[in-house]
Amino acid sequence: MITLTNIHKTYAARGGGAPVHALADIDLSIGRGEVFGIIGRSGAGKSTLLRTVNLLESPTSGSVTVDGVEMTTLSAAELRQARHSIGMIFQHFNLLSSRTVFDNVALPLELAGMAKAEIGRTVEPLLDLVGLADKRNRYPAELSGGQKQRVGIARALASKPKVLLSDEATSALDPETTTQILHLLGDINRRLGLTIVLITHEIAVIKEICHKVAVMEGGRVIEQGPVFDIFAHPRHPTTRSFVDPVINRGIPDSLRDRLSPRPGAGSNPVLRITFTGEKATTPVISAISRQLNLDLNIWHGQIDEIQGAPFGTLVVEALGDQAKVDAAMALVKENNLGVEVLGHALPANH
Ligand SMILES: Nc1ncnc2c1ncn2[C@@H]1O[C@H](COP(=O)(O)OP(=O)(O)OP(=O)(O)O)[C@@H](O)[C@H]1O
Repeated sequence: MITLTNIHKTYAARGGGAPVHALADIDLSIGRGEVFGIIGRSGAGKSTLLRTVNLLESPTSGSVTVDGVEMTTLSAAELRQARHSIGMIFQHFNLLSSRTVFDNVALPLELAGMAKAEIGRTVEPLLDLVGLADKRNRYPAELSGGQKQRVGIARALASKPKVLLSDEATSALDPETTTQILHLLGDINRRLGLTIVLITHEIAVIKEICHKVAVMEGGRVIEQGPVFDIFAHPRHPTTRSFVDPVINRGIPDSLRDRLSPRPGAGSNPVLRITFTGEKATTPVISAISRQLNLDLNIWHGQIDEIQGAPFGTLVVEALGDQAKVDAAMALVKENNLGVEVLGHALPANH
């Protein structure tokens, strides 16, 4: 649905400063009907990237296609037309304070010259969809943040877009309202088959509704893939720092002291086994113990859920010789589970 190829964006130098290389070497492919999240810290280039999709920012070089249309070569009139199929919602809602809820949602349709009766027929079901039918004659100042964002969503959907861009749409909302808005977006994605691209600095948002995620740093995409894979096996340290607070892959501090990066006298290897999908419930641990006669001392375990699929980690100390430990790791891998040596457990009184 959306393909970004080799995108670079450099903002010209301002006030004697150096030019800012906001985006470099970006390649992304977003499938139809996907909820695609872009996460990164402040200044990573998220907004710039999102705004290249509808050409609110034109890339310095590279190609942007949306639904088969190359956006970078369109004339101004063609671009206006193409943008009808790309809705956008914003952190601060961007509503007109002098217009009612109904009239805010109707605005893009009025601008497109739609007849009044047809505007009514389009707007009313949208107000139902976002749960604001009873607020149709209220003004933005009379609404909560969550309600304002619902108006923003209805307005973005008014021109029946194929793509919805969400620029930190929940950042100004409290956690409970954030969850409600994310559920609404997820519902709209499923019901309307709408492709959603959202940017956020909150990993919980990605975990809640995204199918795929790209992690940005310094204007580059440092890691991307299905949310489940990235959460289960984050490779880049920045990705780990996002994922670790919501997926507890670590080990308790009390045991960390016993962990050494190198083997020592009387030490045992400590393994982290990751269980994903339906394998999360497979009794692999007992199979290892039985088949290899290897005792595993469980340090820490956790089962979480990502995108409805179970994901578990188990940190174990293997109480056996290296040959048995190697055999255990091979057996774990044969079962398509992840395994890595975290370190070596020194005897408790080292
Ligand atoms: N119009 C502009 N002119 C010059 N530099 C800009 C402009 N817009 C953004 N930048 C710079 O480009 C870089 C990326 O900015 P961008 O807003 O895309 O990051 P972001 O990840 O969305 O950050 P935030 O989460 O704070 O919104 C930053 O260094 C920013 O200062």
